Amino acid sequence: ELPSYYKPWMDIALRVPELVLSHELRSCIHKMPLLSSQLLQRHRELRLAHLALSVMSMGYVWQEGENGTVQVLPRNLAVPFWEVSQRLGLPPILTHADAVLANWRKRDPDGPFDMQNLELLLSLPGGESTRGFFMVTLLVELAAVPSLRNIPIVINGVRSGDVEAVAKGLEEISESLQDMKDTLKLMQAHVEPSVFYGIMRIYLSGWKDNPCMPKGLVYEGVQTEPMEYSGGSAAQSSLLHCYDELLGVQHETESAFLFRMRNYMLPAHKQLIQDISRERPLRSFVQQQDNERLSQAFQLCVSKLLALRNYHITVVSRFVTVPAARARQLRDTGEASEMVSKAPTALEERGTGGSGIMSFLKTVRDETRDAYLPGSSKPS
Ligand code: HEM
Repeated sequence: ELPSYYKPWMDIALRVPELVLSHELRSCIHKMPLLSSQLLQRHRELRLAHLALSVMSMGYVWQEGENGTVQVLPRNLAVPFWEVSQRLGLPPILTHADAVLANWRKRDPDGPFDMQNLELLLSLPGGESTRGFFMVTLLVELAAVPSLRNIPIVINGVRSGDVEAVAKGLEEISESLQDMKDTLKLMQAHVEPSVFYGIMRIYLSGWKDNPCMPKGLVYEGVQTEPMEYSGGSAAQSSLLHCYDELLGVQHETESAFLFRMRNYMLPAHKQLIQDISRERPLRSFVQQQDNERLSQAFQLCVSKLLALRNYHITVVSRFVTVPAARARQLRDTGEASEMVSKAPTALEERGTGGSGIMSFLKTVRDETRDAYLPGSSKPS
């Protein structure tokens, strides 16, 4: 919880979904006092404040859909949002670090980390599907924990020439990548594609490369010129960036988007990726050793990362491409429901982070395939 001084923020932040639906959020925010961010001290307080301010900002900007956007974020929201963002090293917009990493609590503190025992701190419109979307993404992050723990083991093994340790570390990372993919499958059970497409997506969208906010957004009291920021996306999770650096996956084409997403991560997470990238290349170490188990462990890791990206493309097709085609069809025949007719058309071919979705994801997937060791057999 935040100190009681911040009650005016939390009172609104906790009610964002209902206030957006009743079209009252903007007027509530206009009445909100301008609070100092100085009473926020601990990292956790700053994270919760950033989450609260970002949820309010997304609701404020998108309350009236893509045709009723604003050009200015009012001072009483913009100034503390900017200050808290500066202190955390995050941009002043909803990020993966907010909506997923800092947005959960265990109902029973001694209970497990699972769907039943986890709840969101704050939400956005979309009801159970929004909860499912953030929670499943969090569970994917949790499934990745063993792999993250094994990255330093692999790196130390390369430094000391310990082939066994590197092979074992890579095998553990492969298992964890498999768990991530299996966990991603839960999205289907917990998120309704039409709700994701028609309701939720706009609240994750940003004001960079977005045709309905071509100039960006003025943060009143911060600077007079508008600023542009990309919307929230799991491309801002440090996980796949870490595996790419470890395995030597190189993103030549369209890499600007992925690199830019590193500026939407907590500085310590970005630093971890950079630290991994500065190590002696694992791929050439594996090639030099000419050890069957090691080569196989490396190939397995690449294949699991490839499979995760392939499955993710299927997910994106189910949640974006298919509903987009259906929405177009319904609009053309004049049968569109209110939800479909309000779905943001500016986002049709784009992800919430603003990328041209499928060609981008397929290029990234193909670049993952290029990391396979030549000549060594690939796992089926
Ligand atoms: C309904 C679920 C999901 C949808 C519709 C979705 C959609 C997208 C889209 C459209 C992009 C393109 C970049 C952008 O514009 O933001 C993207 C990128 C990305 N997403 Fe997801 N995503 C989903 C779930 C997840 C989850 C749970 C993860 C967790 C690992 C994830 C990881 C990534 C990564 C790492 C990228 C960057 C591309 C890459 O490195 O392969 N996504 N996603």
